[in-house]
Order: sequence, then structure tokens, then C-alpha cells
Amino acid sequence: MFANTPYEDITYENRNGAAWITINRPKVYNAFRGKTIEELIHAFLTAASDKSVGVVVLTGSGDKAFCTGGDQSNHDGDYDGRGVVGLPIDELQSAIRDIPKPVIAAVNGFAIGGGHVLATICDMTIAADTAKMGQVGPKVGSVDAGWGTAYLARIVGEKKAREIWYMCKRYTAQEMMDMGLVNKVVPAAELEAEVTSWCETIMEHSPTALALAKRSFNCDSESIRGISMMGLNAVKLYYDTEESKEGVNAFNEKRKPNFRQF
Ligand SMILES: CC(C)(COP(=O)(O)OP(=O)(O)OC[C@H]1O[C@@H](n2cnc3c(N)ncnc32)[C@H](O)[C@@H]1OP(=O)(O)O)[C@@H](O)C(=O)NCCC(=O)NCCSC(=O)CCC(=O)c1ccccc1C(=O)O
Repeated sequence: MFANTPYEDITYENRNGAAWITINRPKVYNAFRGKTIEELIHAFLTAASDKSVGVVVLTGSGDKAFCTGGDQSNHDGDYDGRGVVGLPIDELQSAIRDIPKPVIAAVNGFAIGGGHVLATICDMTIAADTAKMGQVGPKVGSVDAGWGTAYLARIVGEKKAREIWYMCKRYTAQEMMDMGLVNKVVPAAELEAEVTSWCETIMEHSPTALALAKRSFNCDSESIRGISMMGLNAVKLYYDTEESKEGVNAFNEKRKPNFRQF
């Protein structure tokens, strides 16, 4: 599908064995549409099968955003691609978890909504001190009821996970590190160098030992994949309601949503 075709929504570079996958839609703060997700899946699977790649980095272009989740301008009940909600987001999340190589999220700005979920499921997260992270689902008529909730709670604990989803606040990189969602915070200008240095260390280590470690970590939380699929199907029904559409419309019209009518 992508043979000999450059990606449109992302870039892919093999830097000395580290596959850097960059979401390249800065005008919409690196929000994803159907095509973006397809290209990300393809890139992760390419990295998985390339023996010269030992580690994968996921980041966003520009200095504003890592990823702000689904593209709200392409969202009218369904997104514009395939899958249960018009985005094969479950396949992308599975690709990040299943590839037998460590995936590092290099969070260079906003990691919000589905973008925050992507950072959460990466094996490790290194963030710029300027990054802002959090959830917006209940403000914009959405929820990632699976990896975004249940897996998040494994990392930050139930109370904090519930706060993140119910309050929809923005957290600094340091606050996210204090909660266990970020491994290291560095000045924004040093993010790339820091991530490169972590990649160099990983490239010195045994790929099979790393793959086994990753698989064993995953085993313990594997049941969340089922919760996630059920959540996705429930969210599809929710997306078809006026209540959900009010959230999307309010964002696009730059106004506060009126959810109390429902
Ligand atoms: C990111 C913000 C907090 C930044 O706020 P601020 O600094 O005030 O800047 P803005 O003026 O708001 O934004 C600048 C510019 O970017 C555009 N933009 C930002 N985010 C998006 C977006 N997601 N889609 C489209 N466009 C976006 C914004 O319109 C501005 O453009 P201008 O032309 O300059 O006006 C803030 O922007 C913000 O909160 N953004 C909204 C984020 C959002 O709503 N994301 C979607 C969340 S829902 C989601 O991700 C579900 C998709 C999904 O993956 C999923 C589906 C079903 C089940 C599970 C999942 C899952 O999450 O896994």
C-alpha cells in the first residue's frame, strides 16, 4: 500500500538503528485522521520487521504538540477512516504494544486525548519541560475506555487516573513524572539528544532479552485489550449521540459545550 510512496502524515527515519516516527500535522497540533493512523501502523510494522532497528521513537513535529488525538475537524459521529469508530486506533495501540522492540515516546508538546493514550502505552516516555499532558474526552464527547483508563490506572493508581479523566486538567511534564507517566524531563532543546542517548544504550543490549522483557511486561496487562475493544464498540454508540456531537461541535466552534441538556 505504501511501497515506494512517501508518507503524507508522518515521517520515518532510521537513525543508527533507532526508527524515528514523527506525526507531521503541525497545523492541527499533530491530531490524527484515518490516514495518519494507517501510516503509523505501517511504520511500526516496518520497524518491527527491520532487523537493523532496535528501538522506536514516536514524536510529533514542531514544538507545540506531540499529538492531540483524533482530528476534530474530521469527526462527525465517525472519523474518516476504517475500523469501529472510523480510525483503526485499536490496531495502532496493538502495534505499539506488540512490536518486540522498546518504543519511546518523545513528548515535545501537548499530549492530549488519544495522543496522551499513545504516550501512555509506549514503553518509556521522555518529555520536554514545556510539554503539557492530559485528557479531554469528557469535554469533547469521547473516552478511551480501555488502555486510556484501565492501563493508565495501573501506572498512576486509581485515584489519579480518575482525576485525569473526570477533571480534564492539563499537567506539566514534571507533574506527569511525579505520577510515574514520564521517565525523564529535560529542557526542550535537549529532548532529541536525550532520546538519542537512550536509544544508543538500548542498541547495545540484546534484542532477544529486550523482546522477552517487553512481552513479559505486556502479559500482566493483556486483559485490558479486551476491555479496550469493548470500550471502543461502546464509544461508537456514544459517538452517534447528540451528547457526543455537542462536545465535538463546541470544540470546532470554539465555545464551551452545554452537556447539562442531556
Ligand atoms: C491541545 C489544546 C489543549 C491546545 O490548546 P490551545 O493552546 O488553547 O490551542 P488551540 O487554539 O486550542 O489549538 C491550536 C490549533 O490546533 C487545532 N487543534 C488542536 N487540537 C486539535 C484536534 N485534536 N483536532 C483538530 N484540530 C486541533 C485547533 O483547532 C487550533 O487550530 P486553529 O486553526 O489555530 O484554530 C487544545 O487544542 C485541545 O484541547 N485540543 C482538543 C484535543 C481533542 O479534542 N482531541 C480529541 C480527543 S478525543 C480522541 O482523541 C479520540 C480519538 C481516539 O483515538 C479514540 C477513539 C475512540 C476510542 C478511543 C480513542 C483513543 O483515544 O484511543
